[in-house]
Amino acid sequence: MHLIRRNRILRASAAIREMVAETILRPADLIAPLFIIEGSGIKEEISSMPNYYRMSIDLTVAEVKNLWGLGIRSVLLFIKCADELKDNTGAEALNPDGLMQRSIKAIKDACPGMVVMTDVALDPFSVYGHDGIVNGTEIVNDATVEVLAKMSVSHAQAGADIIAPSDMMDGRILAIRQALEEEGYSRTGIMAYSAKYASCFYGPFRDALDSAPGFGDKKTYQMDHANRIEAVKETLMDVEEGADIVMVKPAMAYLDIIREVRNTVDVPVSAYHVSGEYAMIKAAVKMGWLDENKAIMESLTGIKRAGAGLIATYYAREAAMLMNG
Ligand SMILES: NCC(=O)CCC(=O)O
Ligand SMILES: [Mg+2]
Repeated sequence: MHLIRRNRILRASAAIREMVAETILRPADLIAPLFIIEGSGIKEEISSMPNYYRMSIDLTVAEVKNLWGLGIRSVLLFIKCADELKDNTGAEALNPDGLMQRSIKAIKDACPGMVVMTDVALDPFSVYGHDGIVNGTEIVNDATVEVLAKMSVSHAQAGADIIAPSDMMDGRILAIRQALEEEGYSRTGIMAYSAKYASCFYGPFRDALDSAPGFGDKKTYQMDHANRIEAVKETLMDVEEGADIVMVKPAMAYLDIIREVRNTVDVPVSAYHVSGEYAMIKAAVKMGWLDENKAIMESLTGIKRAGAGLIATYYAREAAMLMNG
């Protein structure tokens, strides 16, 4: 053999591999989703998400400080709404003293530097478990968008830094941007779930918030997993409407979409490594089939390599600890 190009030279030692690594994951790349419940001193493990918890505000605040210390710079808040407060209008979502609004205030008071992102969608507040107002079997678009805009203003009032609409209604980014401007929240950003697919991988999340759809599925508003070009259309429209960050969700079955979107838009791209992706790793680890730490780093680095500069993941804390050594 007379080889003149020997690729293995750059893989020969840990030092040289570190020197030529193309993708470096940082704690600040990670967004930590948090599930918040009423009460104090409460920490409940989610059955389909081992070692992930719903926590009351006080314990959530302690966790936020811990995440900050690990170098994580953003959290994404979800609340579990009591059944008796659910309706078909999202009234509780607008309550200035609601669990979400109190959580935002408590976190910003305790850890002002942390970028607080808030979920905006009606499913946790809906008697039907749908992301919008229901009429018969229809999820009504425009009336839902009006509520989402009010909900966004309410989160901004409580101190949220970035509103994260996860509902997939048409036109909601423009409506939210306009509502924020009208109310004087010109510094509040929007992270749009732009290409959110109707996915089986959200199953464990719905256990976490008890928000599974009561009838039908979410295929009339979330995207069909067969589609790629449509993701480009959705993300470009959200950028035109005022999205500061766009998102592809889920992540690992959609790496091609992340790359496509990264090559298309001129804003930061995030990806959501969702509950089912977390649960798959956890289940294989429990069986003794995968090394958890290696699976975490390979998964998250792959998502970043695909083009996501920001990754929402239930492994944020573990990954940051691994990165910090
Ligand atoms: N808006 C949040 C979801 O729809 C699900 C997230 C997950 O499965 O982790
Ligand atoms: Mg859209």
